[in-house]
Amino acid sequence: MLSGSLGVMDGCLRVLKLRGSSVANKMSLPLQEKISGKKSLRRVSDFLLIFLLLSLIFYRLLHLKEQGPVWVLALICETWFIFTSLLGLNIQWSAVNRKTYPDRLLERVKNLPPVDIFVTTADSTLEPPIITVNTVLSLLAVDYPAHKLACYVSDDGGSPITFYSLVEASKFAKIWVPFCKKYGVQVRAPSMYFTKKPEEVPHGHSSDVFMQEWENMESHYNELCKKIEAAVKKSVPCNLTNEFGADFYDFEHGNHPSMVKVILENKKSDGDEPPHLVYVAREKRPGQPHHFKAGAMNVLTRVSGVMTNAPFLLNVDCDMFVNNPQVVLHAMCLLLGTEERESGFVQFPQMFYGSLKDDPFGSSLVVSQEVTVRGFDGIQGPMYGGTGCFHRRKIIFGLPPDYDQIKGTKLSPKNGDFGKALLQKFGNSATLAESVTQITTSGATKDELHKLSDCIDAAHEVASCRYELNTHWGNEVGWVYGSTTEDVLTGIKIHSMGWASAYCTPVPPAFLGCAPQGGTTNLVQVKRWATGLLEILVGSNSPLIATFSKKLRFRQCLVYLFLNIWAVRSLPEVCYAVLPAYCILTNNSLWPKMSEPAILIPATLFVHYNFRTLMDYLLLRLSVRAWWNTQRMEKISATACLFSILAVLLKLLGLEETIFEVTRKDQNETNSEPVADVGKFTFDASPIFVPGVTLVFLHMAALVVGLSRVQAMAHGEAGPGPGEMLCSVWVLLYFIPFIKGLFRRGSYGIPWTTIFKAGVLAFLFMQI
Ligand SMILES: O=c1ccn([C@@H]2O[C@H](COP(=O)(O)OP(=O)(O)O[C@H]3O[C@H](CO)[C@@H](O)[C@H](O)[C@H]3O)[C@@H](O)[C@H]2O)c(=O)[nH]1
Ligand SMILES: [Mn+2]
Repeated sequence: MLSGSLGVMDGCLRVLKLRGSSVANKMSLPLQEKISGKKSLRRVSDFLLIFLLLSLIFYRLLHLKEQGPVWVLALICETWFIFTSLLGLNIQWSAVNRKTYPDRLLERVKNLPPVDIFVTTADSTLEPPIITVNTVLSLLAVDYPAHKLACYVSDDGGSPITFYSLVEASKFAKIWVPFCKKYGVQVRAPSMYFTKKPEEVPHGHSSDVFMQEWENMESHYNELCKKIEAAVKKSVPCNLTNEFGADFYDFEHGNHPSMVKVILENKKSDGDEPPHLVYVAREKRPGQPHHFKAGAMNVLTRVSGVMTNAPFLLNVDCDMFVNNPQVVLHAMCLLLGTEERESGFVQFPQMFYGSLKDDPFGSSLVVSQEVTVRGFDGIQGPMYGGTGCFHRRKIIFGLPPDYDQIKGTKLSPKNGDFGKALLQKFGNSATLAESVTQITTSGATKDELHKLSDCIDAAHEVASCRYELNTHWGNEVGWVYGSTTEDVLTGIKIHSMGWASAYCTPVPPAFLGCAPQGGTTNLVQVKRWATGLLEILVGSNSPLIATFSKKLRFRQCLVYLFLNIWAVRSLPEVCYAVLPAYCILTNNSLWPKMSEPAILIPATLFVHYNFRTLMDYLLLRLSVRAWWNTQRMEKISATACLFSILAVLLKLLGLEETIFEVTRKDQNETNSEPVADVGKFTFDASPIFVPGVTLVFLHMAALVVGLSRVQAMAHGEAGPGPGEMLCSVWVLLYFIPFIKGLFRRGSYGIPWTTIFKAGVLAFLFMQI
């Protein structure tokens, strides 16, 4: 089936090469364009920052003898800041923007390739089924031939409620999908669509008919919500006992057989029918490693491999609904409209809905993605971000870009030794081996006529927890194991094979998800990310190794280095934040005296750094508050990332494995918290807050001591002066949520135990 579209693909490429031709007809227009996004002003500002840091270091070196150990520490931190600024400069240097043209694609490619869609969910309490259902509905309704799509939902929680919700949703999908396509609905997650009455009647439709259908649809959706809510409350879905319940009877948390259920099967006759929908709960047994999300993705790759085996894979987290129905077309513009090796995978940005005003927890990631990921795209492409990403199945199966020139990479089960190698690599399923061969040799997909129900046995086999034993799954094949940021790790592996990736940023944004809100959730997430990234740096897939031994481009290695040292950066940052307090408490100075002209160096640095980060926000039309909140959250996160270093050390010593703690996804509409509290920082007894509180205590003590020295300062005596005092106040400003937490109770207050631990630490520090 695919050979047709592959033919067209070649056609597209040929057409692309004709771009220079003077007969610029419609067919020769490119499907995508790469436009330089370099910003001269930003470069100047980067250089200025580095110049200022260098001057400061130079000044410190000149006065190191008089000042002693504090200046040595400051010097080390500042050298590190130069290093990270240079890494940042590398990222910015060749930033690009891309444009994609779905209309041209539709004109040109008549036989679009199939896509298998993966949705992962792991816990029906932290990830309410209604959220997953909305994501799935939005995916089933995208603007793409429905018979070319298959949606697989992996449920790591093995929850009957999630399954029941999907079955109910599939009934709704049968009317929802045709409705969306008929009226060209923009946002196809019903929870979003029905938040307000339609403002206008879609072009070419009668207002009465539309409104009637709209209301009918809304009432069906409300019905669906009620059913799911009731099931969640009862915790055992009502209809389940008769229809499907039997399957869940022997389901115990973390100990159950695999389950693969075809919920919807597209008969490929009627254009309005929704795509295939398959529920997958992989087998779980105590004592068997299941590798968190990476394990789930590998099971999905295999299950879909034996069922539909599409050459392209899209994966999203359960909360990431489709916000732009043309998303698959946009991705295809890059996948089919560039040289294959330039678009190994296509990543969309992670964006969020229902964000709180001014982003109090700095979790919207808007600036970091706008500024950094566009930079990656100019080197070897964006990192794989775990959601909103299209992969080529053959790459997930482990093929390098130049695979047909490498003798022996073409695998075939009928081919003696190769056959054996194939089974060893991909496991003992003959059906899967066949699918792998199809993908790696002809690129063709499964026979159009075969029924999904015929593949259930093969699907169960590949979803069992012992299937991967002694195979290459988790390293050479599939999603890579060994890090809680399996996404970045897998992306590094792909880039190391020599593939590049592309960043796709259509308007409106392709996917929207839930940003964690609250404080505790944010810090736990950041800690997990920083831990996973550091695990990669010290692991066997480290970019540092891959740039020498594999095909990771050197500048891309530096890009990854910038990401992977996230946790390590917390050391100099926290150290630098302690220094002003330390200097005040010990009567040392951190900066040149106020009367010296050299004071201008750190002063300009301070102003420049803040101005420059602020500009990033203002240029993207974000508020000053959003800038401040994100700055603040970065500094608070640094104290939490200290635990990432600890976690990786414990792992290296073989004392403790790192784990993937699932992020809670809140439903904004049904948020039980009173509105006034939204945006307030939450705390719990986790040690993650101890370093932050200690820092607050130290600076408070320092300010008290400092104020008693005001007279000495006024006389310009040696020791700390207004500069150190200002820095101390500035650090406290960053930690205002913590200061408030000291005076609040309940989930908005810092627990006594944490206050006590931090108090002891601060006291010990002052004694030393
Ligand atoms: O054992 C597990 C744990 C998690 N998940 C799923 O993984 C996804 C991401 O988990 P989440 O708790 O939302 O983590 P985030 O930190 O928000 O996720 C970001 O970071 C992860 C790790 O880097 C990536 O995998 C995600 O795609 C990316 O959105 C969710 O769909 C989960 O259901 C599983 O399927 N099995
Ligand atoms: Mn998430």
